[in-house]
Amino acid sequence: MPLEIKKVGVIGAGQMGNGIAHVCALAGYDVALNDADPDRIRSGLATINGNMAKQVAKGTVSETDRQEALARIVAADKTEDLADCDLVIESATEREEVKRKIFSGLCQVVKPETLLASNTSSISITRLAAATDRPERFIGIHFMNPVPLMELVELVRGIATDDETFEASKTFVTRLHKTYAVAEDFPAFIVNRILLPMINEAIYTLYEGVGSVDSIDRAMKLGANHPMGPLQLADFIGLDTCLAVMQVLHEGLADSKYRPCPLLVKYVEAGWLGRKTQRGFYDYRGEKPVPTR
Ligand SMILES: CC(=O)CC(=O)SCCNC(=O)CCNC(=O)[C@H](O)C(C)(C)COP(=O)(O)OP(=O)(O)OC[C@H]1O[C@@H](n2cnc3c(N)ncnc32)[C@H](O)[C@@H]1OP(=O)(O)O
Ligand SMILES: NC(=O)C1=CN([C@@H]2O[C@H](COP(=O)(O)OP(=O)(O)OC[C@H]3O[C@@H](n4cnc5c(N)ncnc54)[C@H](OP(=O)(O)O)[C@@H]3O)[C@@H](O)[C@H]2O)C=CC1
Repeated sequence: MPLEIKKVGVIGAGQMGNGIAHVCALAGYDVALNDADPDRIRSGLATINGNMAKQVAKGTVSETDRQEALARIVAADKTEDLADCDLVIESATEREEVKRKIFSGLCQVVKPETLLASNTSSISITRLAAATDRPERFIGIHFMNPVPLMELVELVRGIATDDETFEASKTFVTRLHKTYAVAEDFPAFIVNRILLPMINEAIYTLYEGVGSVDSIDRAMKLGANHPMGPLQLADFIGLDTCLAVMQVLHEGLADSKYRPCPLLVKYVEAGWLGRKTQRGFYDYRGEKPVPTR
């Protein structure tokens, strides 16, 4: 019998985790939101509340739907609080050892039939699956940022992912009113294999003095019709995540064309991770973002 998903656990209440919880709750799923830091869960819930209020103000979500969706989300302070979930989506920091540890702990508490998924931007689904007791019930469900607004989800099967898990994931994504694209399990899948080298190249363009932050973003917005400039987008994604994806591409494909720009490394070493730390290629601490170079 195909598995029916009623309750979804989300691990990591950062910008992606809160977006995933948001769209799941609006689609009628019960949601348990977990993070290593309970304060993050509270701030994630506050962000969801605010983002749903924006949708109500725009008329894309009714106030009743917002109230009902908010009531479906509970804070899961401990991993044990995810025990009754039918699907758990991990969306913690983009570091393989962090994710492996989360999955091995999670397997101790969830039901044998629970599906496990990762929202990783780049890391091998097959390798993450191998850290669990159920590689056949493990899959990559890769949402795009900002989750409530972006239509695409990449579905990535590991070598062992079975058909039932794949079909249940397709049904799940469709119920979220999103469209999926299937990607093979190679470093950074499809979107980030193409997008992140473009962002890294924009950072090289800055590093080599070809243009300023302002010129590079303006050039790509007005010259290539991108909704955000590549440096603005890098800040939006998070520079730690951008660097982690480039490292996975560089190591996984062993090709120097993926080497992370030293300027990206420097920003991450400074803790200037973009919007989430208020500083990256732009400084967000004032009224308007100001370029930092
Ligand atoms: C790294 C990975 O692994 C994969 C990735 O995700 S890569 C990143 C992929 N994402 C992108 O490339 C995004 C590129 N940017 C865009 O497409 C657009 O700039 C955007 C969709 C983010 C915003 O579009 P925009 O036209 O500039 O509209 P903007 O005015 O900023 O926002 C549209 C509305 O949505 C609202 N909104 C923004 N974020 C929201 C959220 N998380 N939830 C709900 N509403 C939101 C805004 O408040 C705004 O509402 P109002 O019109 O009432 O002000
Ligand atoms: N940013 C983006 O545009 C996209 C990101 N992704 C992927 O989504 C995932 C999350 O990214 P994003 O939301 O941007 O990152 P954030 O930094 O916003 O959030 C990550 C969250 O995970 C928490 N966390 C870290 N370790 C653990 C743990 N052991 N258990 C539970 N929670 C933990 C972090 O807490 P703390 O800060 O306290 O460490 C933080 O709250 C990554 O895999 C990323 O690659 C996918 C698509 C798009």
